[in-house]
Amino acid sequence: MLPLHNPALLRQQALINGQWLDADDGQHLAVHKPANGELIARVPAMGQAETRRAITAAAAAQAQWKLQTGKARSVLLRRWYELIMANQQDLAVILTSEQGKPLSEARGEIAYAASFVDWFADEAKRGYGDVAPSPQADKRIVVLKQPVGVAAAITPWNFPAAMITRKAAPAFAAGCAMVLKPASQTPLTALALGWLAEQAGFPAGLFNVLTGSATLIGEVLTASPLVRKLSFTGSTEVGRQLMAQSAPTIKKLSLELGGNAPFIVFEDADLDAAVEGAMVSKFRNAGQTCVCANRIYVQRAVYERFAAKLVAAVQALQVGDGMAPGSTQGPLIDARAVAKVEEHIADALAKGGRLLCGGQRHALGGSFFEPTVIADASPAMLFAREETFGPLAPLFCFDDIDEVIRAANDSEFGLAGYFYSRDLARAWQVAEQLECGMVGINTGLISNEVGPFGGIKQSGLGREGSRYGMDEYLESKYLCFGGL
Ligand SMILES: NC(=O)C1=CN([C@@H]2O[C@H](COP(=O)(O)OP(=O)(O)OC[C@H]3O[C@@H](n4cnc5c(N)ncnc54)[C@H](OP(=O)(O)O)[C@@H]3O)[C@@H](O)[C@H]2O)C=CC1
Ligand SMILES: O=C(O)[C@H](O)CS(=O)(=O)O
Repeated sequence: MLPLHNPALLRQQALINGQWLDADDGQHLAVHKPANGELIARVPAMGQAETRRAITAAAAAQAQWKLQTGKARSVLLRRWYELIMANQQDLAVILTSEQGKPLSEARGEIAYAASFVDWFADEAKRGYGDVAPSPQADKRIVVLKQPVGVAAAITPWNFPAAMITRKAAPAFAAGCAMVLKPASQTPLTALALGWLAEQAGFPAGLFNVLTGSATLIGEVLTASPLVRKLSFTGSTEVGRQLMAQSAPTIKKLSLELGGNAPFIVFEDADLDAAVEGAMVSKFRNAGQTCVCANRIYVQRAVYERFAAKLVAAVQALQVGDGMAPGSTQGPLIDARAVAKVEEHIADALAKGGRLLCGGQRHALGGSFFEPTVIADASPAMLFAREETFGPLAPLFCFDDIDEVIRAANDSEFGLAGYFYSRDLARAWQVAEQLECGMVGINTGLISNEVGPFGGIKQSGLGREGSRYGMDEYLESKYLCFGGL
């Protein structure tokens, strides 16, 4: 059992139309702790019939929910926010147990997740339309904002709380209902959030949480004409597939996909600040973050000094069970994640990389891995093109600004980018030329509820959070009044 103050938060059934249900065939999925493989819970392995019932329930709930005023929706969202924060510790324990991140990071993620609910509780009251100056005297031009309808969401294991509320909160604020399929490795946080939404007074069917086969559930969600919106966070490969599956019904899409963030340190940077930024960007969630620094470029004059400072900071990280006091690096999500980090390290060393620290599985065993720094990185190495999604920091050396911008932009991804410099002209030049959706300037942490989160190129479509986040769940209807 998990050490919860409120054991009711540990849900082992799925939520459809306000009912907590087992799978029709009684099958289950097991949920294990990445830290030690221990069985935590079992959740239903739901399939296509259950998914169809969830969509029907969402459509019925949305028909009523869209009639609520923005202010009424705001009240319920605020209650949900307050319940999430009141249960922050229990939610963090559940999150750390199923995902692995240190408890301090999990508490931070719960607060981050709640911040989207708080933000969209306010935005719910601001679904402004337009009145445009008519080009003809006898006409009036009005634009209404209306909810898109039933929204489906498919979310990843790396942020089991924030990736859900970053979709659900704007959807509910806009007047939509949602059918959510969380990652099979981390379903418990999603189910707990569903239970808290119920406690907040959400109408039955407004928020449905399905656990089970991604393929089976995904097929029904993408094929159903009742589902007018799909929001996905995960790999570019799956995002591409879901985009294709959604094409026959022309769904509105939000895709938050893979990244390959460059992190650039110019010779005029505050090196201590740059090391601090690199640590938070690279090693948050043990590097299992789509916006983490995947390639670190350091200007030649400061390369060795920066490398030495970074290694000292990396060696101070405490690898351990996320529930153990003082742990600052948890396990990776699974053996596949470990294999990818090992593949990138072996490839780099075989191509001339210089290991500065780490480099192998941690003595704790399982999916624990030593935080690693490799110097003398080159474009020929796998991590120059692929997202490592693990605690590996490759250091590339560069000489001039044009060279590093070309290198940074040499990727099919364009989610986030970072750089450290105290030169204002250079800051504007680099910020404007980096090909990505988000840029951190003298900071390695850009994620919050106010900034529009999203990428370009093959990192996705749309923006989440911010004043733009609700637009993903709204349609603009143009009214043309004539004969006036
Ligand atoms: N941009 C981002 O924020 C993220 C990017 N990634 C990238 O993706 C890589 C793999 O991570 P992973 O979690 O496996 O990401 P996936 O893209 O495989 O999974 C993300 C979500 O999509 C679901 N899913 C997978 N396949 C299908 C399908 N055919 N139809 C419908 N849903 C599907 C998964 O369900 P299930 O769990 O049941 O398989 C999960 O809920 C990482 O190494 C990283 O590069 C991963 C997470 C977040
Ligand atoms: O999927 C992710 O990695 C998250 O979007 C990262 S963040 O929002 O927590 O920065």
